[in-house]
Parts: sequence; structure tokens; C-alpha cells
Amino acid sequence: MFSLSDFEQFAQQSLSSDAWSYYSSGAGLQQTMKDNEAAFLRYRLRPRVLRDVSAADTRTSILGNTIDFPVCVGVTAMHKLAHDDGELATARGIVMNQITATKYKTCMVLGSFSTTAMEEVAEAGSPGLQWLQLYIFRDRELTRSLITQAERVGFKAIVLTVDQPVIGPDSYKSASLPPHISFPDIGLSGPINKEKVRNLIDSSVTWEEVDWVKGLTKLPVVLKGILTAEDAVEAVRHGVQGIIVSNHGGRQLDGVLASIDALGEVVRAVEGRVEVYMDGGVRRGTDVLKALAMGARAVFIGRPVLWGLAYKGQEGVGRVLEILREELKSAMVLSGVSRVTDIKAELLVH
Ligand SMILES: Cc1cc2nc3c(=O)[nH]c(=O)nc-3n(C[C@H](O)[C@H](O)[C@H](O)COP(=O)(O)O)c2cc1C
Ligand SMILES: CCCCCCC(=O)C(=O)O
Repeated sequence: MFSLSDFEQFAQQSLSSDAWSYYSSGAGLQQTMKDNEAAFLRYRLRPRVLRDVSAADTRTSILGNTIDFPVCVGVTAMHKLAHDDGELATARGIVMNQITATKYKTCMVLGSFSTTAMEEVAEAGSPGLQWLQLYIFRDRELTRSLITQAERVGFKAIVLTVDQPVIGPDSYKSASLPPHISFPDIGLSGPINKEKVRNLIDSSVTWEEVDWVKGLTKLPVVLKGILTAEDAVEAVRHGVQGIIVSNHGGRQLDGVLASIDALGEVVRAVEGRVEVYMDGGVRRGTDVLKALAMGARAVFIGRPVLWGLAYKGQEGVGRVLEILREELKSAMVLSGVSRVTDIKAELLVH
């Protein structure tokens, strides 16, 4: 397994057709899903030379916590569709030392639709960094209790998904989920009717709920699913600490900009007041370098983690992450950059 596409091919061949179709699907014509990857190829690098890169270092920090490289595990639902150990394997995979002898750690966002209890995942992921992804459920007590639990188990931020007033029509195709799938943190056990899951989410949510979540917790709040300067400015006005520029992996509104193409306007709009991250289509170290040059503090990966899980659980996730770390380091060295903070816009041309 040398590149992320090796993992993708393996997952396609080994997963059940229901699981593969759920993981790989995108909305509508899948224009945005495909463009997330294709758009990276439209940016080219402007490397500098003779800059002593002998001590290149991929370390950085997000919301004040150090991570060994700026590639994090984004939220995806239902890891037990890919591997029996589900989110436990993912959590263990964010602390890895497989290709090299050195131990590296990064951050993972656990989903509200996790198929493993938050408490167990928190324990398995140590000493990695963990954030909780939250929906505003119709049941506000449930929403509140997830935040309280995240604080109690030591998660370091709340990621509020804001691009999903309804779950996209092209999500899980079958009417019910496989019997081994349950969502312990939200009190749903199998076999689960898919409609029941859809009905949990409140589609009347506005910026008022962002204020409500902010009022419930001292943890930093990150909004996931912002694509415009207007919403980025609004997010800053509502006091959030971070923004993930994301189109949900092309699974919600088809035809929106690729995430890398939307990143620039969001970075310019927030003027450094909050951290900006991105997800969508990150498959190579050079993609990470390009996103950082455009102003992202770190990137998140969705599907590649599921492919890693399908390949070999914890070890597969670790290898996916380590390949990206190695590729990023190599791309930095060859671009004449030694530190993540030295990756600047001058490195890129469209
Ligand atoms: C199978 C799958 C499940 C997902 N589940 C969630 C979820 O529960 N909540 C959420 O905010 N985003 C979810 N996402 C979106 C991802 O967090 C992320 O935005 C996207 O996958 C990034 O694109 P990539 O897969 O090209 O890396 C999901 C994506 C996939 C592919
Ligand atoms: C049947 C549970 C689906 C939860 C939605 C997860 C999601 O955001 C996705 O894109 O899929």
C-alpha cells in the first residue's frame, strides 16, 4: 500500500456493496465530489531552492493543542460498516508509528453517529487529540448531553455541522441499517430504520443555535460546512473559534465550489481572527501543502480513513495517515519549506 488510491481500490473490492456505495456516494451528478479532487490539480507549486531543509518539521497546533502533522481524521458516520472495531480502531490509529520508528499523533473528530460509545473512543485515542462532531437534534436535551459528555471524557472542541439541515438524499441507500450498527451515544440500537435517523435532525436551526451551543460549553466551537465569505464573517461575529471549509465531501448540495476553491475567500474574510481548516478531496501530501499555502491551518480527511479501516482496522488508518505525513514532509522539503508556518501563498499558482 503505497498511496491512498491503493487503499481505495482495496476497500472497493472488499467492502459489502451497501457499505461501499454509502462511503463512496456523492450528491446528484457528483460534480462537486469529483471536483474536490480535480480542483487540487489546477493549482501548481512554485518551489524555492537552496533553503536548508535538512531539519524539516511537520508539527503544528490546532486550537492550542500540538499535533505532529496538519492532517486530521474528519468525521464520518458508522465506522463499523468498514471494520468490526469501528471508531476504536480509528482512535487507536491516530497515534501511529508504522512506517518509521517514531510515534506521531494527530486529531480525530468523532461523529454523533458513531457506532462506538464516546467514552470508549476517548480512552482508545489517548494521547491523540479528539473533538466531537455535533448535530442540533430536535431533542435539545440529547444535544446538550452530548456536549456534557464530550467535556467529561476530555474532548477538546465541539464541531458543529452546519451544512446538513437534512441528510442528503444520496446517503445510505437501504431502508434499514445492518443489525450490528447502533449509535450508543444517541441511544439508538439495531436494527435501525434509516428514516428514524433522518428525523432526529432539526432543519429549523439558525445562528441562534450557534449561540446556544456556545453558551453551553467552555470548549471551543468549530463550524463545519462553511463555503462563503458572508457565512465566515457571520461565524466570527457569533464567536466561534474555528471554521472547516467543507462541502461535506460533495454529499449535500451538488454544484457548489470544490473546497480548495472556496478556501481562499473564507481565509480572506476572517482576517486571521479564527482558525480555518478544510476538508474534501485531500489525497496526497501536495494537496495538504496546497491547502496550507491557501491559508488552512490543517486539513481533515474523510473517505481515506474508511478505506484504511477496511484494509486493516487501526493499522490501516495509521498507514493512511503516515503516508500523508511522509508525502507532506517530502513536498515541504522539495518546495524549500522547513516549517508548517513558513508555507505561504507565494508557493501556489492557479
Ligand atoms: C461516509 C461518510 C460519512 C460522513 N458522515 C458525516 C457525519 O456524520 N457528519 C458530518 O458532519 N460529516 C460527515 N461526512 C463528511 C465528512 O466529514 C467530510 O466533510 C468529507 O468526507 C470530506 O471529503 P473526503 O471524503 O473527500 O475527504 C461524511 C462523509 C462520508 C464520506
Ligand atoms: C444513516 C445515518 C447517516 C448519518 C449521516 C452521516 C452523513 O453526514 C453522511 O454524509 O453520510
